[in-house]
Amino acid sequence: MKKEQNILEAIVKGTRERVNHKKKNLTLEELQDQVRSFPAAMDFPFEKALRTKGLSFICEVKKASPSRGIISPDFPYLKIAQEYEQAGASAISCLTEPVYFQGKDEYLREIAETVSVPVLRKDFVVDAYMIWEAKLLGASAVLLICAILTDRELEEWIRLCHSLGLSALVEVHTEGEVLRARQAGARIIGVNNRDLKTFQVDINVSQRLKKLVPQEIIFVSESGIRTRADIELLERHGTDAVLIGETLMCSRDKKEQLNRLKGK
Ligand SMILES: O=C(O)c1ccccc1NCC(=O)[C@H](O)[C@H](O)COP(=O)(O)O
Repeated sequence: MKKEQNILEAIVKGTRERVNHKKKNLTLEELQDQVRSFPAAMDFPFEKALRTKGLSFICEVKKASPSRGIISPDFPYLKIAQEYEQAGASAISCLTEPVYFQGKDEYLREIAETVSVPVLRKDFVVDAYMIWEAKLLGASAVLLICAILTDRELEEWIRLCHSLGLSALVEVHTEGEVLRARQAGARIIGVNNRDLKTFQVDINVSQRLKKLVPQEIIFVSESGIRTRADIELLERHGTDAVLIGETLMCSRDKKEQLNRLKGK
């Protein structure tokens, strides 16, 4: 457990160092000027896509993960994103963390330019700089993880996201974090069924925490969703959207897998 706990700490530490390095090439002020220089969509397409009737599917494009190692050695990320869109994904989640997930900012930029569904920047946001960057890359939403942020950061960064027309998917794993997310003004709460410290996956965590999330907040269940039975369980408990990575990434025919999960 100690070693795994260090991975989350190491991801956060590495991300902070990377952002500080990036700021030397492009300062926050310069980044903000770039964002402000083009007309920005302010209609929250990610939120809209998740509010449609029925369960929405957020399909994840990821090359590797700490728990699984390399998932897709050749990683045709644009083809995968297009397949997801054609298969009826409501949104796409793109990992940009470069070390443990082997993600890249370019993957996000190119995917957002290629597909017409909204794209979530899935990373470990530890600095407002990363939110401005997400906007510049063409993301429609950003992941904010309660476990690595203070109450003040959560509140300020949700507000910053909304001011930029970005949705914030606020990720929680415990009762206390649901309350913090609500307090901070989250409009979308995602329960990560994976404990980021132990990597244990249990979709009953979503079922348990859903009771604490009021109807008007969009409820997303993330991680470890593998079967039609998982989907049916989550639907019975009022889930609005599911975020699925590995199950789709490991399927040769992603459309067939998504249809199976949808019960088609
Ligand atoms: O997936 C991991 O090993 C992991 C480890 C530490 C922090 C985050 C991690 N994953 C990020 C995610 O939350 C998932 O990519 C996402 O929810 C999809 O999960 P899955 O469907 O199980 O691939």
